[in-house]
Amino acid sequence: MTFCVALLGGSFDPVHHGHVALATLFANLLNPDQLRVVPAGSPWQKSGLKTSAEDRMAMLGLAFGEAGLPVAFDLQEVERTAPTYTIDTLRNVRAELGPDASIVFLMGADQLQQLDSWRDWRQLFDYAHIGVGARPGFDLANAALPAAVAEELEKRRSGIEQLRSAPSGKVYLAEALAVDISATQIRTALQRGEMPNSLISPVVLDYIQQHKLYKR
Ligand SMILES: Nc1ncnc2c1ncn2[C@@H]1O[C@H](COP(=O)(O)OP(=O)(O)OP(=O)(O)O)[C@@H](O)[C@H]1O
Ligand SMILES: O=C(O)c1ccc[n+]([C@@H]2O[C@H](COP(=O)([O-])O)[C@@H](O)[C@H]2O)c1
Repeated sequence: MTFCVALLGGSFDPVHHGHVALATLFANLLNPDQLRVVPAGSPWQKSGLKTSAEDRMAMLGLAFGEAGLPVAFDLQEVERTAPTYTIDTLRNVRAELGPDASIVFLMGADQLQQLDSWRDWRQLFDYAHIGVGARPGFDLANAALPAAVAEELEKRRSGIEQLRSAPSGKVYLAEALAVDISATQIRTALQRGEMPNSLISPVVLDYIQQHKLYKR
């Protein structure tokens, strides 16, 4: 069977149960040879990350370790000095794995809704598939998407087995995911001195407290 890598890119500032649920869902659906987490370096659509790459990676290691989900880290984005674009990351992963590997880039519905704002977004499909997890508050129906994204989806929407058997170009929508958690919500709670116990793993919360993160 084709070698398959699932990639989860993100700011993870901090990692939370929504990220772990998205990765777990696709790990179960795809049974990939590798689940790879790509922490963002300087995500150009965000105004600035609150914690260092080292802290974010330490929290990722704790959260995925606790979930019993083995992940590999891909550090290319944190090592880039310029703003980071997924198209560059996918080009590198494709060059590393060769033309036949199945590469599946995972994202939540919020990112699908604005995919047409990403750098060279149509070219993403030349290098990878996209696996989308639903997210409360973001509608995956065609009508709720920008017309160009809906059009691509129409052409590319596939069953999960097609993502395993082809190298790139398909989209799979996992509509059953419904985890109403965001990193913004967690940062806001922490700034208010609240403990977001139900949103984040206890080991990550311990790490945040020990390192006095997200105080302001
Ligand atoms: N609750 C969730 N359900 C499904 N996907 C999610 C969820 N939270 C984040 N994701 C996805 O995980 C990836 C990384 O997300 P990110 O690190 O930006 O988290 P976030 O909670 O969206 O952060 P922020 O609130 O800071 O914008 C993105 O593709 C995002 O859509
Ligand atoms: O390449 C782009 O233009 C682009 C625009 C927005 C988001 N992304 C990627 O999408 C992933 C999730 O982003 P975020 O901001 O939700 O953490 C992360 O890997 C980002 O690099 C990529």
